[in-house]
Amino acid sequence: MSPLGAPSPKTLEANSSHDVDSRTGFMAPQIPLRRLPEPWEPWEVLLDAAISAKLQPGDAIGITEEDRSRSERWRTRIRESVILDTIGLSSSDILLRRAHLVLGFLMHFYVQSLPPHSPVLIPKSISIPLLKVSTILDMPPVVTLSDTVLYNWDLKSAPETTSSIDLDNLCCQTLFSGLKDEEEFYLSSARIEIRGVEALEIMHLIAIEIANCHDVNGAGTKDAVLVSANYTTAGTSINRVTNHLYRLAVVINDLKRLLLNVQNGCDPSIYYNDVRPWFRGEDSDHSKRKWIFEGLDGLLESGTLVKPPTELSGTSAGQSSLIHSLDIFLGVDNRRPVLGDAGMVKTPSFLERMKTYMPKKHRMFLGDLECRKPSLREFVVEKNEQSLNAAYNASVMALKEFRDSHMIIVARYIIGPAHRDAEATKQKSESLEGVDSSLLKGTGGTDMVKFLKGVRNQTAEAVVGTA
Ligand code: HEM
Repeated sequence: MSPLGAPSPKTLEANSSHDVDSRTGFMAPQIPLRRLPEPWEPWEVLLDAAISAKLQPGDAIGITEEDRSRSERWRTRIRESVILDTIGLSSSDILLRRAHLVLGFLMHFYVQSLPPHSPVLIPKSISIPLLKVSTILDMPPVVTLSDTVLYNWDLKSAPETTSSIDLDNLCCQTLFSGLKDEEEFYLSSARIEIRGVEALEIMHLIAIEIANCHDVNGAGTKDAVLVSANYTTAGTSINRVTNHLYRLAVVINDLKRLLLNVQNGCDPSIYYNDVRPWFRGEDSDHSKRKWIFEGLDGLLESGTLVKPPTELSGTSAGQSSLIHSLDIFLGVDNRRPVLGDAGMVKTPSFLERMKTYMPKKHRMFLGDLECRKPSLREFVVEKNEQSLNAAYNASVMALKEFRDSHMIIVARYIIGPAHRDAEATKQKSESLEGVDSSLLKGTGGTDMVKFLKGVRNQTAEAVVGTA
């Protein structure tokens, strides 16, 4: 701990207590387990069956009778499956992560392939083990970004070097649709997470400088020689922080480029019609159906679960610990709910809520990051040096531009196809207002246009005045 009782700069160092790796960041440090071992093989077999049957979302445009009966046959298999024991999973995070992924995918396949107005009754063979595994991991019983991205990566070919990961050599293990578009969608997040490792390193270096500078200035000595020496150290520290912040802006710009590259392999209408429907959570269900987990009462009565699951939003890159880290580190105040954020009526805000969908140790990382004193922003405001202010603003504006680009992507991948859908279903809408508002909800249940604009504006508000 520093003299002020703040967490040491080590908080930002890649370390195992936070499951943050110096090569892969928040992504699993090694290629995640590709298949559960024998006792749980029946789940893998059911997942293979869903993928190879090319199940369609129940409300897919142009779904045929044959599609419907194929998915009903698969759901019958799920209902008739035995409930497998999860005890052997609990001692290994590696097994638990794969189990969460497999059971989460099975549940989303089950729920989303149902006819649009059928009740959502999740059979015991999935609900009981999923609720148990999720409780151990302290994560919601739904597919999260950790399932689709962090613990779902693989390499196309043996790497030439083990020191870094070639972003073009990444591929995914498990997909709903089996389509390249879905894979590219997950990989755009994966590449951002890995490129973001440099951002984490820079944050760590800045944290060291701030801690040093603070210790030096806090010495409070009256000795003239030492005071001038202190000024020199503080001065060079400010220069180093300035340089690091410009480097951080370059990395954030790269994240933006990687985000926009999603367009190279993921077609917007395929994403909208064939990929996105699988992620929907309870709060983005068009028919507003409640998800009922069979066997839940028994788990509550036995004390295996203390309360019914409440977090059932669909997966969203709003769960990216990297982007949350950048916000926290730069001092973007995005905890205030914004218009369109479901958190306006229920606290906490959407972005706060998304933290509960992150792996527990990543949540702890963010918690520690938040406690840092002085924060970067406090340091910048206190020093009020022109060059430092400009460098800080460059990083903040790079993050704001990342969000501008993200909004362009959302317009192309959701708003555009939603319009085309509305036209196809003869709604004849000319404006966004003409589109069924449930179609313009994020998978996390937000009123996405207002919400994303709000977060983008909050980012821009973090800039400091020039000295
Ligand atoms: C085709 C690509 C993408 C689409 C269509 C998309 C869509 C959305 C939508 C609709 C939201 C609103 C929240 C919700 O889910 O309800 C959202 C939030 C968010 N997305 Fe994406 N997204 C895409 C790719 C990415 C990628 C690659 C990242 C990188 C990490 C990302 C980062 C975020 C973040 C951080 C939020 C929370 C809002 C914010 O902090 O600005 N998204 N996204």
